[in-house]
Amino acid sequence: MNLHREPIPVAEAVKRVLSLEAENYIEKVKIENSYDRILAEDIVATHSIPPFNKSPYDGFAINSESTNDASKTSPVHLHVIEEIGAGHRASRAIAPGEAVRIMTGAEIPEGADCVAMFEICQTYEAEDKSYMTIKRPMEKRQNIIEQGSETKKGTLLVEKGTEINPGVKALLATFGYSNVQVYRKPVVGVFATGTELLDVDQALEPGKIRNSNAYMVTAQIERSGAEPLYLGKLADEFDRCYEAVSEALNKVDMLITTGGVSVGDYDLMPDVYEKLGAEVLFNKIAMRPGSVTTVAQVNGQLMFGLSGNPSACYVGFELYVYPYIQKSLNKTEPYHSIIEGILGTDIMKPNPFTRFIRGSVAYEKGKVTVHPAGIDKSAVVTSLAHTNAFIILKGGTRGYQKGDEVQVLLLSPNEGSQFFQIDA
Ligand SMILES: Nc1nc2c(c(=O)[nH]1)N[C@H]1C(S)=C(S)[C@@H](COP(=O)(O)OP(=O)(O)OC[C@H]3O[C@@H](n4cnc5c(N)ncnc54)[C@H](O)[C@@H]3O)O[C@H]1N2
Ligand code: MOO
Repeated sequence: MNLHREPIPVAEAVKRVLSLEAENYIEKVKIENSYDRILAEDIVATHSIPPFNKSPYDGFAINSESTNDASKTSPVHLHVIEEIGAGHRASRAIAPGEAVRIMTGAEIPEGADCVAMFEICQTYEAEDKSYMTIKRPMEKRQNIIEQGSETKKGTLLVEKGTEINPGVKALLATFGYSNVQVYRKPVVGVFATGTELLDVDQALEPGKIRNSNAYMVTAQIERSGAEPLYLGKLADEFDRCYEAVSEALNKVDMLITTGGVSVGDYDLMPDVYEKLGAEVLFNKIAMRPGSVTTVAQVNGQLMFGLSGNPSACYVGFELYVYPYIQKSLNKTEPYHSIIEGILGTDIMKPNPFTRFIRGSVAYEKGKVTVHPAGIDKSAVVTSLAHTNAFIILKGGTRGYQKGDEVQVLLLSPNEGSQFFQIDA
């Protein structure tokens, strides 16, 4: 085995991964099942909103001209000819001297050009007829939501490549998209390698540990919008690993293995790639943790060899697998967002390579503040439960102090419970 590996910069590694084509298949899903899927078609207004002039209030639809002379001392009296709720239409146009009792959302009757809210009107009955009075003039178009004022038929509202959030779903419903075209979720296979691995329901044995990476990575795959396919554990036996990996490639769009990518005697993945005839895009990155993350491709299909160390595995996934999944989904923005934040704790160790510290980001006293989520070591699992961001410390730096400005990679904005606290 060649022990020397030349580290490449993180940006170069990401570029190499994303330079590979990712196939995007399209499927139709029912609107009910469309949440968080990625649109494979543009959403265009199939009609104007609102489709008709409508009332924003409960009140009286009237013609403003009939109120021209209204005043406190001389209110105008109008004959209320009918009542319409939302979903109903007036039976005829209103004539001068007439009003229609109208509810929020109902169509403005012909002949009316404004709505007087109930609060400014009085009503009375006389000779079996209903009347309303108003003590002030109304303006033309006052309190009317005009047809097409929100959007016009044919307007492009949401572009393909956008994630379907609750608001997009509301638009699908508004415009009658009972089915919508989305990109198929890529299937991402996962093997956890290592003879030391026990299943979650097995009792601990000397020298062994439970397999946490498989559960963590399948959740990361789901969070990224893809479909995980857990294929099981593989002991460190070359023939078995080679067979399992080559079979799995027929079942998945891309394959993740965890463990066995370093230079140890039982690190078998480099030999597996070689026997498969795969091209190794890189096997060493100038970063911590996850420096041994290896990516190889065979016939355009990607194999991500993530580290066995849980923190390194986690970071390797988010930096290299996540954007490739987004690319496979044709998402317009494949990367995690990176923002500026304030370091909440001293981190004094030197950084020979770029360091991605598992962090917890929160809004503190009006500032985006980040703290390490736990022990900053590649082999650590406990900090990951509190991780919602990575603190990026640049390579070639000697240490950072509390209050320093740092880059923060956001993993999932929803996870920062304090992040969206509202002072109101
Ligand atoms: N001589 C060298 N040794 C090591 C180097 C090096 O450059 N030279 N790199 C170190 C770095 S950095 C890392 S990171 C690890 C990476 O090792 P591997 O990715 O090959 O992973 P393994 O050796 O298989 O396992 C590492 C560690 O993680 C535990 N593990 C493995 N799988 C799981 C799992 N599914 N769930 C939980 N924990 C898992 C495993 O038991 C090991 O303790 O190599 C360093 N060594
Ligand atoms: O891959 Mo190792 O985590 O760089 O420490």
